[in-house]
Amino acid sequence: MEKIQIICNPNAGRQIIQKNVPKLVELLKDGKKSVDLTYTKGKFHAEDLGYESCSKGYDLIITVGGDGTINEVVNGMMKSHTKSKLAIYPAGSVNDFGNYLKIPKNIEDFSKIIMKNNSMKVDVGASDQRYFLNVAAAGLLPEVAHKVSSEAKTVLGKFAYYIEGIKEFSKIMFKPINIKLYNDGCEEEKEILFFILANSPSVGGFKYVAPEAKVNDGHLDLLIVEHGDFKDVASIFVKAFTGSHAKHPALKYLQVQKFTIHSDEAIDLDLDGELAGRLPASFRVENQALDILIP
Ligand SMILES: Nc1ncnc2c1ncn2[C@@H]1O[C@H](COP(=O)(O)OP(=O)(O)OP(=O)(O)O)[C@@H](O)[C@H]1O
Repeated sequence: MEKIQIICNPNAGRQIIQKNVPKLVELLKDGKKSVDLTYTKGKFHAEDLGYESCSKGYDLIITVGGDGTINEVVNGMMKSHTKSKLAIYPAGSVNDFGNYLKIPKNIEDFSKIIMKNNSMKVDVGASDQRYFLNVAAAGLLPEVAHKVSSEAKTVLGKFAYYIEGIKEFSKIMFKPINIKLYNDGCEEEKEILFFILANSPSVGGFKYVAPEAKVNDGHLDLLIVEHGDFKDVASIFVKAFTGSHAKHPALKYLQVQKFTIHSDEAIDLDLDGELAGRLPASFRVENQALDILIP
């Protein structure tokens, strides 16, 4: 009998997709599967559930939520020695990894993915303290994202990022961060606006932020936006809609396995859209460390 644990964040996104979950349980119970459903109660609960589910020998863990819920479950799974497979049912305000994998929101179509049990091994990013599945970032962009109230995000979905972003931009735009970068044995000191370290191409609702990124290549794609003027940043944003920004002169684009960043200022670190401490931080990639169901 295959054992499935569904970990559902009832508060993620607009709380609409979650209404499908009892039906998902029914669709999956076919006599050969046992399905348990647990709703998360608050911060880090999904992480504990992810850890426990692996320890208890569940074959598959399905997350229902956004990138924050996935991040917690992945942290729990990575910290456990026994590995279950992961499936993502996107129900958050931003679902970058689920969108990248083209996971359907229709419940019947999603249940077919579980029945077929097709999987691929994907890389997982690691910082000093925590794992991330999709992105680590610090600087201007994450600061904007964290200033968006969760009420605004519930009503407006990902557009809230951009609306709130415009307001915040005028206040904090172009405040550069002095950083020291260590990559591949080289040390460099520079002023940047922000960096993004991406596993998949899709970040913050933009499909092609890291157009060269592959989730199973043993590398993370590092984008550093250097301190430039408004024209530069605006043109990077516009080009990012289509993925044609990678060669912009104000942008440094590298593929890395390890990367360390220091700053003298207290700069917040964002992992998969959640606040996760402050710089300095070191990052590495764990190659194909997680088995994930795909369409
Ligand atoms: N029952 C709960 N009530 C409130 N928050 C919860 C609950 N369960 C989990 N959380 C927290 O919700 C946060 C956001 O989750 P997630 O990113 O999956 O959804 P989202 O709606 O896309 O997020 P955000 O509110 O950041 O836009 C996570 O940090 C998680 O710890």
